Amino acid sequence: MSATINFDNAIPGKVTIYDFPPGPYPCRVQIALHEKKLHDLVDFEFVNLYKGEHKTDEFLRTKNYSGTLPVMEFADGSLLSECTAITEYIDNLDGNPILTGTTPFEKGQIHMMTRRVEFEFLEAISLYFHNATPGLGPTVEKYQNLEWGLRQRDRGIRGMHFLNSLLQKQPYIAGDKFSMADIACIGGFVFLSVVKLEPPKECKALLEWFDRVNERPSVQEFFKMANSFE
Ligand SMILES: N[C@@H](CCC(=O)N[C@@H](CS(=O)(=O)O)C(=O)NCC(=O)O)C(=O)O
Repeated sequence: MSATINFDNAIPGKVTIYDFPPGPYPCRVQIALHEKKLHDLVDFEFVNLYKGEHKTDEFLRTKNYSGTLPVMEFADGSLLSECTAITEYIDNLDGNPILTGTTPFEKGQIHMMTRRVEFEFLEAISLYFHNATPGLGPTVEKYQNLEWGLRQRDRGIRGMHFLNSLLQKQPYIAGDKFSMADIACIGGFVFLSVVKLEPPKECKALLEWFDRVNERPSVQEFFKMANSFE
């Protein structure tokens, strides 16, 4: 299917996302695309993380020096990686809905909370996965540090308690509206299921938040795909 995104301020033409569809970070871009009704306009190219296809010299040289997914490639060969950057690009394509803020302060607040979710939760669980579990397997996980991984797991649990305390006072991660910060936090929950770690039962506000965001069609579309992914 030749997919194009023809928006005035976009780079027109075929857009391809190199992806591991059910993955915790890819879920952020998948959900953002569904929110913006752009998901069907993008082609996805599967990259098998467990075979190390994201770490080949070719991929590192031509797609993403950092060797991570997702990567967005445009018709002219331009590339975007880093979920925060890709979802910001997607959000700027049109004004409905705005997920990265409408005022300078709101934009700063959502960016801050997206980074905080990454540092204190999503990235912490990712480092636990790669260091203190078999991760992507011995051919990919060239270096592991068990103690560091376990520390990161504990950091992620502390992060969930922090987010829970926030959500006792506000309905969403960055305030009173659903935003990219919530989508990043959904990525953290996806990683929890990958590492088979339960969110703390006492984090009732966080668990209620997860139920709330799961009511969104964009989130249901992601989990429908992820749960049937072979
Ligand atoms: N900072 C990057 C991290 C992306 C990332 O870690 N992606 C995972 C994909 S997934 O595990 O979420 O599906 C990856 O490429 N992991 C491969 C690796 O770390 O070797 C971003 O925000 O995009």
